[in-house]
Amino acid sequence: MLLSIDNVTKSYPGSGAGPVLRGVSLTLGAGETLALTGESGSGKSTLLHLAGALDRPDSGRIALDGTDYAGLDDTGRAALRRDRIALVFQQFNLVPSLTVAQNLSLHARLAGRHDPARLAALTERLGLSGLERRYPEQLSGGQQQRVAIGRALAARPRLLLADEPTGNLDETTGEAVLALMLELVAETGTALLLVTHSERIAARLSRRAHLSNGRIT
Ligand SMILES: Nc1ncnc2c1ncn2[C@@H]1O[C@H](COP(=O)(O)OP(=O)(O)OP(=O)(O)O)[C@@H](O)[C@H]1O
Repeated sequence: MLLSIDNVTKSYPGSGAGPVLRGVSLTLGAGETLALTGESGSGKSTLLHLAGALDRPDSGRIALDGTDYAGLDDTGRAALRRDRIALVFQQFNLVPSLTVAQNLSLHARLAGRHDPARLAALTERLGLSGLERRYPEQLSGGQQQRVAIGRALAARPRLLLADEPTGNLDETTGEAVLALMLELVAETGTALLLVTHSERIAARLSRRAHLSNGRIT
């Protein structure tokens, strides 16, 4: 099992509300794609952040490739994120002062896995050839998100976490970006955990889980 989430609980102290997650268990195998749905506020982003080692659960266990997050200090967690996990958000989160080519290679360089030939092939597949010297602000939303996906996958992560990755795109553009992302994760054997409000998008992935009242239903 690649990602293993076991009986995880999470509350936000001081929020006045009860726990957001009340014993969530979920597993994801290598190369599997799973859509996480649920009403607004049901805890989807919270669970994604925990899976990405961006936040810690109150209780329960999360492990990636057998590495228990609880056993990692901040440096260990940063290394895990750098080496094995990639994130794509609704906001494209590109570095505005870097060109498309520099954005694309950024995470692979940080992970020590920059491969110019592979990046050139990925750039072509993403339909970004000829745009390498542009800056993010000179791209359409769909192009920016394709850069974010390329940047994520160029680093060869084991797990891609995507939070409403097509949420800022019109339907046609979003559909094209999603199709490309699914093709690329299938080719590279990357596991995908994708948060979405859309039934239509969820149906495109191999598995789905629904969050309700702090539990997977
Ligand atoms: N940093 C935080 N501090 C306090 N409460 C928070 C924090 N982050 C999230 N919450 C609360 O936790 C609950 C779950 O939020 P979360 O963002 O995980 O939901 P979601 O299912 O992703 O929602 P949406 O679909 O609207 O993005 C919400 O009630 C939210 O207000």
